[in-house]
Amino acid sequence: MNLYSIAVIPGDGIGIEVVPAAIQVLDTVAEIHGGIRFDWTHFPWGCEYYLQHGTMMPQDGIDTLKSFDQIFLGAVGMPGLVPDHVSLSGLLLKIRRELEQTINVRPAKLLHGMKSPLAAPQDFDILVVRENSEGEYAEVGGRVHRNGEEMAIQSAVFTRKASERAMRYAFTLAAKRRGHVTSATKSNGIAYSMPFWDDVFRAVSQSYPDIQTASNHIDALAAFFVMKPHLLDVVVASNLFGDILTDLGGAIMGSIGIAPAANLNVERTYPSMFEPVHGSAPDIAGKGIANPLGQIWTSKLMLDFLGHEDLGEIVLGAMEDTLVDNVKTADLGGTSNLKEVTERVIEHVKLRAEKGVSITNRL
Ligand SMILES: NC(=O)c1ccc[n+]([C@@H]2O[C@H](COP(=O)([O-])OP(=O)(O)OC[C@H]3O[C@@H](n4cnc5c(N)ncnc54)[C@H](O)[C@@H]3O)[C@@H](O)[C@H]2O)c1
Ligand SMILES: O=C(O)C[C@@H](O)C(=O)O
Ligand SMILES: [K+]
Ligand SMILES: [Mn+2]
Repeated sequence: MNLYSIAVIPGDGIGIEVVPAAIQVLDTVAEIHGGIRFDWTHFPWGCEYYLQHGTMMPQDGIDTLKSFDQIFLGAVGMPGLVPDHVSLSGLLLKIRRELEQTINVRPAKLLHGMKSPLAAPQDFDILVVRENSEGEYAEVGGRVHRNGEEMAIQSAVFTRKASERAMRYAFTLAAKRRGHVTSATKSNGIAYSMPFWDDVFRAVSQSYPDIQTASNHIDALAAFFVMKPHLLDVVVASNLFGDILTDLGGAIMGSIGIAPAANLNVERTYPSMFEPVHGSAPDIAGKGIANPLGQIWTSKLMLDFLGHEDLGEIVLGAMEDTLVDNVKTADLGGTSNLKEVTERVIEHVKLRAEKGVSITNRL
């Protein structure tokens, strides 16, 4: 029996609703497999915790997380009660930084049963590799003259090490896919960091002669995502550009409520963190109507990272079966709630497992 100890941080808003749904799916998968088991340890960290304790997580929170195999997170943020920069930097971004989750991989593809809002979508399958440790999110800057003509400075940081790491990861993924990497740049407007990013991209691409490359300015690339996403394979982007492109990726799939993400510590020195692209969605929180598919697809990315790609395929397949059944939440134009969607996914996981894909006793 392979036991995976997972730290669970449901967080805030719909995170508290979608995380248990995905855990049910993972427990079902583990039971069917027979040779693996998940040991879930819940941490009530987030904005409620902040309101009680003045911090988003305890002082030794990061050390606590280090002892787990992986981290499964929902979403963070209660913008009405805690400023977003406080909540995100005290939990989500802190974990990404301190556990060196330097790469954020976010797929966007047209699933069976989904209706893209694009007028004439062709089948697309994009993988965005978002640099996750620096760039525009670097904690460099400050606010001065707070009592007068206040001003703020925020510097972006681009190191060769981190840029190269994200790019190499993108090329490695492309080699296993359709062999194409697109770099998101903005060297026509940003004078130093983006020309540097382009230089690093050119240099890295030399080591991958079989991979085709393109470099697009982020504004044009955003339009590309809408007009011809089927031509994109792997996209590598800085922290902020990758953030924006992946909500767009969710949108062209049909809803940001289905988009998954993996914050990877690629060296596996510390746990990685799996969480959907979407946030805590305060506008629909507490109603039981949030789409659980983003969190469920995220659980597939965790299965993949644990080396259970076959199980991950079953989960994604069961999601598609559910969509084909038209069991959908309101963000997808459906009338089903979170519970109904989750139950249908679980039924399909069981059906797919029965239908022959022999997945028991693989270990
Ligand atoms: N990784 C994270 O934890 C993360 C990511 C993004 C935003 N946030 C935080 O979440 C809060 C809200 O941010 P926001 O409104 O910009 O983004 P959001 O992703 O929470 O919501 C944007 C819109 O998408 C909808 N939506 C999102 N997920 C959905 C789902 N699973 N099912 C159905 N509809 C869904 C919401 O109802 C809302 O209308 C803020 O505090 C923000 O900082 C956290
Ligand atoms: O990284 C961020 O800015 C937080 C959130 O928007 C995300 O995409 O995870
Ligand atoms: K999230
Ligand atoms: Mn985002």
